Amino acid sequence: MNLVKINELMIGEGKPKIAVPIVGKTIADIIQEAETLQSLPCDLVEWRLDLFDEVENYQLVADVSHRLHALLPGKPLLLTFRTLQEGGGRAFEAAAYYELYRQIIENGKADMLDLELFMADGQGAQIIKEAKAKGICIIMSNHDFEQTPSQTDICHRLLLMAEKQADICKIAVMPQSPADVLTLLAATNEVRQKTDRPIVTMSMGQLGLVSRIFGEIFGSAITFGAAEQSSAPGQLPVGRLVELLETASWQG
Ligand SMILES: O=C1C[C@@](O)(C(=O)O)C[C@@H](O)[C@@H]1O
Repeated sequence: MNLVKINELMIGEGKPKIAVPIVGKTIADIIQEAETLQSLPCDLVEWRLDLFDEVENYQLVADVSHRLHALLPGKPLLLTFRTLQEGGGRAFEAAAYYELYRQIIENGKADMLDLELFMADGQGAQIIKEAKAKGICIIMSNHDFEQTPSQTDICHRLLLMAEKQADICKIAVMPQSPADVLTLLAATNEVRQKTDRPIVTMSMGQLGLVSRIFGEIFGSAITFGAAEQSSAPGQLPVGRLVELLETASWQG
């Protein structure tokens, strides 16, 4: 397994690592959330750029990323712009998406960058190279907020991410039935035997809760929990998540 190591954090072994999103719209809210997160039992922090009112000011984003990084020692920082097509907060041209990411890589401070699978070609491939040259880990991602694709499709997308040089391959899908949850879990278990990259999967909403708790058993390396406000349906408050992961832990 190609574990991903960021400072002391090892992703891809043991219990799933807990990520908590920062979802504020203003700088004041974002900083306040980061201060709250300092004392929460999470392993990494995701800043959701698409929810930030001033995301079009790339230099400001880069500056705030430095502040967040400094405020959160010991908690690697993941920067994510979630596009509207994949459940994000705002419309953004592809050119703006790439420019934002380029500025972050050049002037900002991030340990990890979320790059959507469907943005990974062309300029995306260049972004991957530039990020890696700076030691920034790439989490490649795909989201379906409507439905759960077939097991074959989920596996295909995750393996494609590995081919495109993702360090971590992530997919979040919406179940419409218990069978959909099983599909996601089966795909997770299948892909972990076919790739050496850590994978991250979740079946969203109440129905998919099992996928956010039993990642150690089925093969998902990160689980997202909420501080005050969640960034996707089904995220548990981080304190509850810690307890449940402990209970669900397989290998101790
Ligand atoms: O990709 C993900 C996973 C997620 O959608 C979830 O379902 O927990 C939450 C997002 O903030 C994150 O970027």
